[in-house]
Amino acid sequence: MQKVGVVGGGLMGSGIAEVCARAGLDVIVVESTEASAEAAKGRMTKSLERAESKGKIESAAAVLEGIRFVTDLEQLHDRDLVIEAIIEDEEIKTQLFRDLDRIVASPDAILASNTSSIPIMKLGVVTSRPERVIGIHFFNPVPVLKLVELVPSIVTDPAVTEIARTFVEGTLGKEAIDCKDRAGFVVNALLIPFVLSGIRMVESGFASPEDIDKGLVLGAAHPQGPLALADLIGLDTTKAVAESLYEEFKEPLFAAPPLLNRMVEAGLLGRKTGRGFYTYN
Ligand SMILES: CCCCCCCC(=O)CC(=O)SCCNC(=O)CCNC(=O)[C@H](O)C(C)(C)COP(=O)(O)OP(=O)(O)OC[C@H]1O[C@@H](n2cnc3c(N)ncnc32)[C@H](O)[C@@H]1OP(=O)(O)O
Ligand SMILES: NC(=O)C1=CN([C@@H]2O[C@H](COP(=O)(O)OP(=O)(O)OC[C@H]3O[C@@H](n4cnc5c(N)ncnc54)[C@H](O)[C@@H]3O)[C@@H](O)[C@H]2O)C=CC1
Repeated sequence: MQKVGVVGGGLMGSGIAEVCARAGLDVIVVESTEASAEAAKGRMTKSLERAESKGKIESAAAVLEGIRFVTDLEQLHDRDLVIEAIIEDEEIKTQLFRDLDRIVASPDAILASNTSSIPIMKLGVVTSRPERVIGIHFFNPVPVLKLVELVPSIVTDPAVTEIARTFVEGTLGKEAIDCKDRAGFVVNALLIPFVLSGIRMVESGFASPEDIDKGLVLGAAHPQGPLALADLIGLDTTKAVAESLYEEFKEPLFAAPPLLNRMVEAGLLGRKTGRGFYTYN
């Protein structure tokens, strides 16, 4: 696993590319436009400069040299591993997996998804090699959080899961947990009801975002409360993940509350647009 491709250089893709480059791998990031490729590079530069200023890496510039930013998916033809981190949309992701199946040449390559909730089988089945498709699910912020969920589908080759485990634990120094291929896997299946319950509390006027978050931070030792967490993740992603879980389990706890829907329609997506439950500079 020396040559890695990351498709999507947003919040997660830029973090995944960063940790791969910091591990000394040859990384290509594919974005959809020149402007978004520039934005991905800017995000990574900022994060790497912060790591350099804290003495965690020797040189941000040297790490950046190991990453190429492109807009042409065909550049991924020689990759050993491709990790998809584009928006949480089943139709767009399945089209991407069809394209990756055509482009990535080696039959030994692994096609992975960082999806938060879409069952891996739905992505594997559109390729000619579902046994080489797996979920490798990182957590935000990727350079900080240690966990990765490994999600083989029911037809993923067990050898592929073990190669992915060695990559995640050996190469990247993260810790893996094994999950069954069910929408939301382990962590998001628990986090979504928590975050949506916080949003429902705000919606009903039960308590303010500030008080709910303060309650969870000071009363339950969470690093941040559910509303600040939703702003960090992105309200569009939170809604998309809730919808995948609701589609799979038909459980009311996973149903997106109207306030979340209205905020997404208004473009109040959290940190990434400068306003969600809180405002940001
Ligand atoms: C929810 C339902 C829907 C989910 C659907 C999608 C989501 C998923 O699929 C899976 C997920 O990722 S779920 C979300 C998981 N993430 C969390 O729970 C984050 C919880 N929050 C935190 O860890 C801290 O508040 C946090 C680290 C964010 C900030 O910590 P602090 O408040 O202590 O702030 P700092 O003192 O600035 O930071 C502490 C250390 O972390 C470094 N850092 C912070 N943000 C960073 C970033 N974006 N990139 C790189 N490094 C970062 C910071 O430099 C500092 O480092 P040290 O000084 O060395 O300790
Ligand atoms: N936001 C979070 O906290 C987490 C998100 N995830 C998952 O990671 C994936 C990405 O999420 P984020 O990074 O938050 O989203 P984001 O919106 O920050 O980034 C998505 C990026 O993909 C790019 N993109 C869209 N279509 C593309 C295509 N066809 N080819 C190349 N690039 C394309 C967009 O330009 C954008 O930069 C989603 O599947 C999400 O569920 C997983 C863990 C945590």
